[in-house]
Amino acid sequence: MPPSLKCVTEIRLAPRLSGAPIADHALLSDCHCAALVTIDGSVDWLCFPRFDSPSVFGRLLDADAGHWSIRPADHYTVSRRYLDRTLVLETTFSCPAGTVVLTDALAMGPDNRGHALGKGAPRLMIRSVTCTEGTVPVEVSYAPRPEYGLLRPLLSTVDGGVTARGGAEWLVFSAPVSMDIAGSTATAHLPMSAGQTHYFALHRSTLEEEPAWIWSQAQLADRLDATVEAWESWSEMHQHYQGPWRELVHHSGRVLQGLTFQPSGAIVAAATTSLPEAIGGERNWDYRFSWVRDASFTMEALWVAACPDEASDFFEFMTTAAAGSIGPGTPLQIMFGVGGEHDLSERTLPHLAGWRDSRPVRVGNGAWVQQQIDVYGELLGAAHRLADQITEVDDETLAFLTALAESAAQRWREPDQGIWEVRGEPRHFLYSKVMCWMALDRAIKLAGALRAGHRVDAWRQIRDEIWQTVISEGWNDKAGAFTQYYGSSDLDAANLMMPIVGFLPADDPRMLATIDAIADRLTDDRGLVYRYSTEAGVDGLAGTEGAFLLCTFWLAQALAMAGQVSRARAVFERAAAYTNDVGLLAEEVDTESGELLGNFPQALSHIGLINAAWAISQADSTA
Ligand SMILES: OC[C@H]1O[C@H](O[C@H]2O[C@H](CO)[C@@H](O)[C@H](O)[C@H]2O)[C@H](O)[C@@H](O)[C@@H]1O
Repeated sequence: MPPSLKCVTEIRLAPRLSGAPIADHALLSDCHCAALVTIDGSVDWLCFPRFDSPSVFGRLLDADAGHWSIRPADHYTVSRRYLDRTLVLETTFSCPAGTVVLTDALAMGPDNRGHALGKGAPRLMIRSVTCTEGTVPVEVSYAPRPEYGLLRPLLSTVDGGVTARGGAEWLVFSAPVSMDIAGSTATAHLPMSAGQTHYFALHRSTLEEEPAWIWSQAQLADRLDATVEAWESWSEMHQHYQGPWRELVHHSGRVLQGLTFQPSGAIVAAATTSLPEAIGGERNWDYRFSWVRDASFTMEALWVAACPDEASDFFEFMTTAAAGSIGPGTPLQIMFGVGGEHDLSERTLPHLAGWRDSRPVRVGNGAWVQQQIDVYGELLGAAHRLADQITEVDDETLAFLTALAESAAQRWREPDQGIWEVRGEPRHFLYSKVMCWMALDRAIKLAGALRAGHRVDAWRQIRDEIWQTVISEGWNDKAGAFTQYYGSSDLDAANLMMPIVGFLPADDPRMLATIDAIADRLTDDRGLVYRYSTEAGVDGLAGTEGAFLLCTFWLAQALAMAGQVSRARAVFERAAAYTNDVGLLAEEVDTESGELLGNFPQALSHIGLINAAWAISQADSTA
């Protein structure tokens, strides 16, 4: 059966573990920050008020780093889904004596530009619990632990809830029943019977902001309804894809929107930090930043859906974030904070045990100082794809886009860390050269809009020189394929992008040989694709990792473009089968166990899913 959103799945629960399987989590987003809720009703990850803020609930990374759970005190089975066309989560607990339904959302803010998902969010998480049948005793446990679990705040009861003070945070918890406080944890036990609904909420402010407050039950009901409507209306406006796996594609679009930081137009790579690429290993990174590459791919994946405002916001963000830092001798920084910050220095948090003891837990990302010359191609690729939708192109943006092309022209011969951000020595990675080719190819196509007609001849000459060099230096007879870097005989799944960006036709014999080599020799026993072989040691890191979902979707896309549609479908379905019960993908899949691995949900995986489905729908329609 083809994979689709498996929305409602019956699960009989084992006892609660810390480090719950990654697939057990569901995403909430208000397009400013994100939360993860486990299948047994616990908020185990919440970073307020931005994606990259320190967590208030961090049980994902350590049993004592904070949580907020609402679940039956009785034995239960559970099923869950997102409400249709939203990122509002509904979890249904079925107990011997009755049923309760939990509805969770990060509240959307009012919008002053007529947008469905606004630029302001009230920094409010809402949870409603309704008994729909019989009688069910419900337990609530609220254990805020700000600053990644470092603080145990002072809790006090107030009329209508509990306040928490500690460090810079001011947290107000609205509750319809009185809470018992023991240390820094508040609990309640509420017997519920059919027809009853209770709303709980967490509101956050800091000392310099307007204080957070207790919300009434009616206010919370209204806010929850408004949030559902905001998502429905965004989906209505943006989701027009009608091809195969429609539900999964639309849902992936919402996940990408949920990873967008509305105030600036930045897009984060994932909602989490330090979910490992191998259990117990050191490959644990903070993804709550806006990579030029990942964000450009996201804009492209959403191009059918993108609104003029969103495309313009994104390019304005990139132009502003990079302002003054691109030009002769100043390479474009490869990633930024969601507010445009440059310094993303990496550090470890030694007080956290890590997900299933995968240490270190890192915040910040050392890749911010790396040289990665692919970024010019990805940004200009997105600009070209979205050219019709970028309405507010000011002179600064035009100059910025032109500077990208000039940088690619000047720097394409330099070695770099490549798309995979290797921490080993810089090399002449093929993918980076192909992206420099793409930068110039797209700049030539955009030359009129860029008012750069006088540069076309020079750009064309360099573009063609890059093409010739990649063809001669990048092919390896021993491997019978294009390989990872000049002179290497190792495969790299990033070379599947060569046909995708139009560098070579997918049915060119060299490309077909590369696609087959990757499908045969760079896959695990399940047929999922690794990004490269870690045995070669090129990435400078210890240990191995799982198969990479984006790369598996690239294989499906390249096969579809080569006209091998039934193979493409099989590969697509193999990868899409790893969506969890609410349609979410992490970065990787554990080769041994088949568990999701790595940060979650990961934009690149959902981008791959959308693009591969699209390519297969195109191949179907031309067959
Ligand atoms: O493999 C080591 C590198 O792993 C991370 O990079 C990966 O995630 C990025 C964000 O999605 C993506 O752009 C990149 O292609 C991936 O390889 C990590 O961010 C790096 O610091 C690390 O060196």
